[in-house]
Amino acid sequence: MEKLMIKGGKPLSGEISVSGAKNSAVALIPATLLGGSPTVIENLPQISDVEIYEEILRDFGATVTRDSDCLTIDTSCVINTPMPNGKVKKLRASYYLMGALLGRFGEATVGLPGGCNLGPRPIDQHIKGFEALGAEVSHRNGAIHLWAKKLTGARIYLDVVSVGATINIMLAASRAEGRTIIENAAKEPEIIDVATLLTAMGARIHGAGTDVIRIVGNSDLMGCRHSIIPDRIEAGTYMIAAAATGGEVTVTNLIPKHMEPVTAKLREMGVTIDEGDEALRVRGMGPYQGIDVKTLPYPGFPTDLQQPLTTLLTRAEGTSLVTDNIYAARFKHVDELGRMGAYLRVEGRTAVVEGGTPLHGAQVRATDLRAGAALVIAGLMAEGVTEIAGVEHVDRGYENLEEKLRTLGAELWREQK
Ligand SMILES: CC(=O)N[C@H]1[C@@H](OP(=O)(O)OP(=O)(O)OC[C@H]2O[C@@H](n3ccc(=O)[nH]c3=O)[C@H](O)[C@@H]2O)O[C@H](CO)[C@@H](O)[C@@H]1O
Ligand SMILES: C=C(OP(=O)(O)O)C(=O)O
Repeated sequence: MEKLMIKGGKPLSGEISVSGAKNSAVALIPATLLGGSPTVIENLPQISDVEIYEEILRDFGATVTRDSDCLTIDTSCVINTPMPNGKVKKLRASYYLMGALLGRFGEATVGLPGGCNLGPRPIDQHIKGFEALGAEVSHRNGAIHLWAKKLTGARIYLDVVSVGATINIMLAASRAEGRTIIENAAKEPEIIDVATLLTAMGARIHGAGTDVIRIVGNSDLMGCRHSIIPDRIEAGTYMIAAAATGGEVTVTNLIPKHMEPVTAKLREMGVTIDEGDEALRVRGMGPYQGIDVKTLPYPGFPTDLQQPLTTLLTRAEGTSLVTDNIYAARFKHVDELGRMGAYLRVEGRTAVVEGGTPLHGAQVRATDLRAGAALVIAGLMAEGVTEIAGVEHVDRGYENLEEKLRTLGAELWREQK
């Protein structure tokens, strides 16, 4: 088994550049299925979720060529193959195949998605949207089958603010006849990124980034060239790591506006953050104050940084309360942090962190992607060596993690154990 080994206790220092956003990349790649000519996607992160998606598109018959961080995808010859099992179960974002194939072919058979195990992750709002556009939806042996004679624009109110449902409906609606209105839409930057691509392909989309999105479909979408926005979760992870190790790090190639919820909470703790055009310099001398944090849809504090932030709070003075309003069960990192000397417990959907406890190296397991990020930060803070199992979860979302952290002076390596 491969383990990530970290010899901690050193402040991080230097400059680190953020890669393209995972949650955009895994929507943009299936979106290319909607176009009749090649699409070029730039600033693509080299992470396992993206690699799996490249393979899935090849399995459909697409020509996919990678040149460094640039991917050219020609989907003109794809065949609509049912995908009830296999690779689609390895990642969450395989659900975007439903919207993309429904838009392109009027039919899709896609297995229920995988991704981080954060408790129940239903897709009822995606289905509600597809049905409103005219699709018939049935369950077949663990897969969802969608079929539509014709997709017609509709007004769809989402009962839950959902990133996945908003994007999936945008994908299908981009090829539907007439106008679709999504109300109570999610407002994440990745939604604007996908809307930008679909607009460049020929759909008309207004309001992405607000909670009402209007889409006028076009049955004749064409390929285009698109560069992915920076990964605000990767950026936030490195900002938190800088503060957690008492270091001084400039995180570059980010959009400071996207980082505001994170910057605000770090400043509230006592971390110094200076803003540049496309960079943030984080100086974390401490002492830090404990804070209360509640995760919310964007522009609230992101659930994907809840776990890394919890690690940092083990360093803060007093008690901190971390409430996850998106995923009530996203606390599998808590017991692992306990093994490293942290003093914290879960009450309902809140982690109660009693701060000021130094961490020490231990053998721990990453159960999901951001639990892994939380443990990497803990390993960087801890005295001694930390061994992290389950490192494949981390590889889903962080490009060149070790290399990037090494440039900041961290000591970490992989071992087969
Ligand atoms: C690939 C990707 O982009 N993943 C992100 C996406 O996941 P994902 O798209 O799965 O998350 P959603 O925004 O859909 O989920 C938000 C909340 O709505 C609920 N819900 C969602 C859909 C639905 O049909 N019914 C329903 O009840 C979910 O259980 C959750 O409690 O947004 C999450 C919330 O920011 C992030 O943590 C994930 O990193
Ligand atoms: C939960 C996450 O990813 P996914 O939705 O792909 O499982 C994440 O990126 O933190």
